[in-house]
Amino acid sequence: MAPSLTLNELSLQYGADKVLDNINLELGSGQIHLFVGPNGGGKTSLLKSVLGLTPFRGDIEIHGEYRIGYVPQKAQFEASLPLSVMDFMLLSQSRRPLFWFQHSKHKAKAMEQLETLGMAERAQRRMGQLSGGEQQRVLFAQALLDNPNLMILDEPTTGMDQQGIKVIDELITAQLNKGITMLAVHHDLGAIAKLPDPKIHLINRRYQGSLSPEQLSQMQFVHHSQEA
Ligand SMILES: Nc1ncnc2c1ncn2[C@@H]1O[C@H](COP(=O)(O)OP(=O)(O)OP(=O)(O)O)[C@@H](O)[C@H]1O
Repeated sequence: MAPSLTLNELSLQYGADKVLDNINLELGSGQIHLFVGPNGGGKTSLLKSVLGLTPFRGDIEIHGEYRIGYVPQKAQFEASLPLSVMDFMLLSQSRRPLFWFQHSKHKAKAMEQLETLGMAERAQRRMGQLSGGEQQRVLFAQALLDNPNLMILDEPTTGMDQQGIKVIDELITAQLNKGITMLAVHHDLGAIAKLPDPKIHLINRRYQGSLSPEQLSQMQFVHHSQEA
């Protein structure tokens, strides 16, 4: 069973700036939990707290065994960085040195995920030479490698073309159909409306309540896609 999470009095402050203020939330297993709200409202900070990437106060409990797959908001790879797409995929599969892992089994697994994301032909390209949308696809492929049961997605379709958005949205639905738990920041109302039973949590420093997709569509900060 995929993990559930409990946020207990989660607070986070950068200097004097209180970004998250006493958030209490139960996040059920096998569901997609979407965090929505205005820019600067603390959505990314909440995801980073769950990932242990930023210090916070309060407790975050993850119940059950979990394997996390994380797709960050945006990646930046220098064009000159001598790191190929395949290197990047293999690197994130293990903490051991890269050269130990030029093993065909690992490569085949990495290639399979790249294929799922339509990136197999780009495997030998440098990460920094890919477009932003292509980098997002590779990051998503990498997040799927260890068969995660908790995925954390921070605006996974940012900078993508329509085809890329479709691929990612279909993968998100496929993962949910497998029963995994997802936490996501996602702005596209059209995509959200198609998700199976999305739990939508409004965050603006404080927890402001849950919304239905219809209620969300009334909010000022929402991006309406053509399909919405
Ligand atoms: N490392 C940091 N140091 C200082 N301030 C930060 C840091 N990270 C974020 N902030 C500030 O914290 C606030 C919340 O940022 P956060 O990225 O969590 O918001 P968000 O809801 O994800 O915003 P957006 O919708 O624009 O992505 C912002 O005012 C931001 O400037």
